[in-house]
Amino acid sequence: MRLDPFYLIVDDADWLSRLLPQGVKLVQLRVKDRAEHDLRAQIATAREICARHGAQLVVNDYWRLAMEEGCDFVHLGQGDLDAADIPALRRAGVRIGVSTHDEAELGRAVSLSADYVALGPIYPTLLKQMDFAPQGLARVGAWKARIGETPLVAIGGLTPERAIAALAAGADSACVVTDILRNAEPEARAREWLSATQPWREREGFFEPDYALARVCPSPNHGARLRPVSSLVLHYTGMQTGEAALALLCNPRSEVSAHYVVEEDGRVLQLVPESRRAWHAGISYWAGETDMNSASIGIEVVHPGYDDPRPYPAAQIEATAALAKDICRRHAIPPERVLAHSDIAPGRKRDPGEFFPWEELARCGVGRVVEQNPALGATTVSLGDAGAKVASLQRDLAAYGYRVDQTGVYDAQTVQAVEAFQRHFRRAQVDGRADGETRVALARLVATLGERV
Ligand SMILES: Cc1ncc(COP(=O)(O)OP(=O)(O)O)c(N)n1
Ligand SMILES: Cc1ncsc1CCOP(=O)(O)O
Repeated sequence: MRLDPFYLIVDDADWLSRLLPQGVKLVQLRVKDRAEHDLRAQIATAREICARHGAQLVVNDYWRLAMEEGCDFVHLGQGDLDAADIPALRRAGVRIGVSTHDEAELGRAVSLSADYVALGPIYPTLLKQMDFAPQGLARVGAWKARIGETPLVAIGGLTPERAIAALAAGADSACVVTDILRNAEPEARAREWLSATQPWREREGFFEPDYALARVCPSPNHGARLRPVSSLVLHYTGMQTGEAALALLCNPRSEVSAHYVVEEDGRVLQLVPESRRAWHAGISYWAGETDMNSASIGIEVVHPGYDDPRPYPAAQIEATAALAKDICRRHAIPPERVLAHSDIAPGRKRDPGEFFPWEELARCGVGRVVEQNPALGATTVSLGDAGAKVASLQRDLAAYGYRVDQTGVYDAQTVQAVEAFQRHFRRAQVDGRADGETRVALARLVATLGERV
């Protein structure tokens, strides 16, 4: 059985004549504290409106009334399960969705052969006091791995942005109350939900992941690749949350994307097939190539960015290294072509930042680092200087791949290239001034070109 990826809960059947015309196809009637005749009327009304709009109705709690009113799907919490006559529901062909919050409840739902399993609250919810802490997205994937083909519903604190993240984490349907019913414009918000969940409805843009550990979260933002893959480019997302970054990268209006997103907890999502050109590099250059989108694979590492240079979590770096290693192996990308976004767009981009732990990737055989020696060479060349040292610096920068015109004068372009180089390879001081340590580090790297780690 497949569920629609957008699952709306309403607290009164009156909502249905407003929200079903927007295109909602899966709805739960969750009415609390009413007299039986009122409940029966609510269920009958909901059933009639849903039938008219071709929507699936699920009745919460009142399994007996639901059966009597000819409904075919109920939702039961763990307490409801104690009282419900499951064999009678099964005999009547009524499907059963079950709430779960922990392993024991999941075990119970599985042993009942629930028709779907709901996990919540994924995020903090305002709807009701919960005895369980937010479950988080990693648990969504763990639950899905446990229940296999049985549909998984994620619920609690969801918004369209978070719904994308929950579906990308492994949920089959994202369920919501507050974000729609308490919205100033519920109809418009329901349409936003429909549009955010559309790829999961039609499986539009889905593909086989190129990396076995990635889960697909398709972005429409890609085009034809015009060059063979020769580089790997690392970015940070520069946004407060992974959910916000994912929503942006999957939004056709943003016209940005990347092949992969690595979440803070180490989950890997693939947005664009590697055979396609993702839109991550922007105006950029490396070693004579100006179409870096065509010539590279892009990984976005979830991180708030330069203004909040907190350490990248270990699980995230471990996952990034494993992904990068797999990509480099499959595309024969040499270590010197594992690049920072800042390398290919100096002056314009600073990601993934001098706080990115390149040495941990290098320990896994990904990319290059160069030994640091602060005692080396006293002479610093900087903006405005000219002469042999500047010419040699510019030659080395260009030989390594940076865009630097051979002017012999330490100009603004040279400052930006040196700054980019330092950001990646000499992180202790990123100032665009080529001190001895910077120049020796660069020369050492140039000497390694073509070597394999
Ligand atoms: C899809 C979905 N998931 C969870 C719930 C919560 O059900 P329950 O635990 O029975 O709590 P109440 O909704 O009755 O407060 C749900 N209704 N739907
Ligand atoms: C009923 C329920 N069960 C787990 S979370 C939740 C509330 C979800 O609602 P909201 O979308 O308002 O957070």
